[in-house]
Amino acid sequence: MSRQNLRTGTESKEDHGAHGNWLSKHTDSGEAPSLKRVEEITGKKLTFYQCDLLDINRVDEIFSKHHIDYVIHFAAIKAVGESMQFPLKYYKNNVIGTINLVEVMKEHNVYQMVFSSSCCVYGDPEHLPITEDHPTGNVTNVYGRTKYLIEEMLKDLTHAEPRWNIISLRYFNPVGAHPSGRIGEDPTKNFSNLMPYIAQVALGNKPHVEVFGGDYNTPDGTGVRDYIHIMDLASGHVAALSRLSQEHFRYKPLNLGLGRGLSVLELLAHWERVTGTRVAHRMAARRYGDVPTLVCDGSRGQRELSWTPRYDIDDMCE
Ligand SMILES: CC(=O)N[C@H]1[C@@H](OP(=O)(O)OP(=O)(O)OC[C@H]2O[C@@H](n3ccc(=O)[nH]c3=O)[C@H](O)[C@@H]2O)O[C@H](CO)[C@H](O)[C@@H]1O
Repeated sequence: MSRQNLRTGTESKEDHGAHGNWLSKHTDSGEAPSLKRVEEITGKKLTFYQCDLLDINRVDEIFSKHHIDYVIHFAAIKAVGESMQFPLKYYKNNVIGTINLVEVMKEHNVYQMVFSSSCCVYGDPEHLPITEDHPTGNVTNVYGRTKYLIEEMLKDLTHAEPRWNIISLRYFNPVGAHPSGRIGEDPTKNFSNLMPYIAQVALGNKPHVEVFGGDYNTPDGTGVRDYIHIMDLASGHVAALSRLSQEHFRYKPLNLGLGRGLSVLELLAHWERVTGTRVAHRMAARRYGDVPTLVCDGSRGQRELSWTPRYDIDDMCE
């Protein structure tokens, strides 16, 4: 079957297909610089379109010019702290961008999509580990609310128009890099997430890691997260595309995580052991919008996608 996939966003993923069309959304984290690197590393030819999803005419132009069967929609801005300061920026970019994309898809009879959702749609969880049936919407930050709103919108859409076939992948905490070290978050850029921040400290670009909260109800008092290697995340997307081509779900949310919780201090300890670099840290106040623990039950995602994560925390640090 010959098909082209349209992928939106700036997050780089390993290319497992023959050819891919990429639609890049400019975000604060920069342009979409990794595609050339993806081409070099995978040896696959990628056709790359740069496009702002808020520019609906440009999105339409891309769909008019090219035959597209599937969309992987990565485009979003994702800094929790920033989202609390600049909510409109987040609603506009994430929610309106998605509305534009979906409208154009519909006009061009493209009804299959993998959407990058997030574990933050669960808010502060009522039970652990979190299954896909856990209530959503009790979100604690604006970024999370945009993901929740998009999920609700997509769900409504699939109810109204059964032709749609959408898998929402609820990522837990993606970290790590391609084994070459050439695809992944660039620690020299100013990211606010924990792992790239640790890398900046290890590189000597920042003096220490601030541990946001030491008084949570967790074994060592620091926030616990379910970290997943970006290579596993990438293969999860390929598996999701493959499932969309086999079955009509209408709307299916699936967790992508390992189901293993790690605290901030535990992650620091792993990092130091694996990399042999010392990372100074200081305890600091809780970050507004954070929750104590997010750990998934990943069994449904693994079963439904016939997908098995292969990388552990040591690989992620390495
Ligand atoms: C609850 C929530 O919205 N989670 C989303 C958020 O994850 P997180 O906010 O969980 O990711 P993160 O890497 O910013 O934080 C992980 C853990 O490290 C802590 N921390 C972080 C940075 C730092 O300098 N010091 C520190 O202690 C933080 O309090 C948390 O307990 O963003 C991710 C995007 O990459 C995912 O979309 C997650 O779904």
